[in-house]
Amino acid sequence: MRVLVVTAVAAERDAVCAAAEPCDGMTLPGGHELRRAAGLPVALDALAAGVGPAAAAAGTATALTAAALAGQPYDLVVSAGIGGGFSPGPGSGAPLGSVVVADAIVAGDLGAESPDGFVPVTELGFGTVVHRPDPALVRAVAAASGAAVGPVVTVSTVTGSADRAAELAERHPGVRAEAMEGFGVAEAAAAHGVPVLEIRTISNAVGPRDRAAWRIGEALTALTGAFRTLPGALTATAGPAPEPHHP
Ligand SMILES: O=C(O)c1cccc(C(=O)CC[C@H]2O[C@@H](n3cnc4c(=O)[nH]cnc43)[C@H](O)[C@@H]2O)c1
Repeated sequence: MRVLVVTAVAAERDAVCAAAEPCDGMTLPGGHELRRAAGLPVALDALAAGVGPAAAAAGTATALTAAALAGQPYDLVVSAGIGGGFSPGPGSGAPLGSVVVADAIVAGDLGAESPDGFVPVTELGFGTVVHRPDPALVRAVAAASGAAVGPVVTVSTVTGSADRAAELAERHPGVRAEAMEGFGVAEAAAAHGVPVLEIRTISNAVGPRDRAAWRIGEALTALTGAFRTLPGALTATAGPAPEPHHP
C-alpha cells in the first residue's frame, strides 16, 4: 500500500516522519520536496505543500500525477497537521493535544454571503463542499490513534472570534476541528480517484485569538504519535494484497 501524507509546513511533515525514520528526500517536478519513509509495513511519502487549500491542492495533485506517471500510484492520501479545536462537548469539539480523524472534510467558507447568511457553493449550483472518507477506514484509524471522529472544516481565514466560532459550529453540527488544507487535499485526491483521510492534532482553541495559549509542540508530538499507529491500522483494514495478474 502506498500512502501520500500532505502537511502544510515542514514542522508537520517532520513530525510525521519522526514516526517512520529514516525519511529520505526527493524532489518532485516543480520543486516540492517529498520525504519517503523506509521500513514501514506501508510505503509512506510525506509532502509539505504549503498553507491553505490552494497550495494543498496544487502540491497534492503534483505528487499524485508524478506517482501515476512513474507507474507507482498512491492508494491513499492523508491530509495531516495541527488544527484548531472547537469547544469540547459531547459528540463535538476537541481539546488541546487531542487527535481528530475527519468523517467529513468540509469546505467551511466556500460560498456566498447573503442577507439571510452564508450560502454554500453547492446551493449556488457549483461543485462540492464535502468529501466523506471511507467510514471503516476512519473508524480503524481513529481507534488505533485514540482519536475523536467528526467533521473538520477547511477555512481560508483562521477563526478569530467567538461569534465566528459559534457560526461555524451551528452550520456544521458535531464539528471537531478547523484547519486550512483538508478540503484542498481532498479535491485533488478525488480528481485522481484516490481515497482520502484527514488527521488533525489540536494546537489551539477555535475562537478569540490567544497566541499565548497555543500548544504547537504538544500538537506536533501528538501528530507523531498518531502516525506511529497509522501503518498498523491501514494494514489491518487493507486485507490481503491482490494476486498478481498474469494475462
Ligand atoms: O494568528 C492567529 O491567530 C492564528 C491562529 C491559529 C492558527 C494560525 C495559523 O496561521 C496557523 C495556520 C496553519 O495551522 C493550521 N491551523 C492551526 N490552528 C488552526 C486554526 O485554529 N484554524 C485554522 N487553521 C489552523 C492550518 O491548517 C494552517 O496550516 C494563526
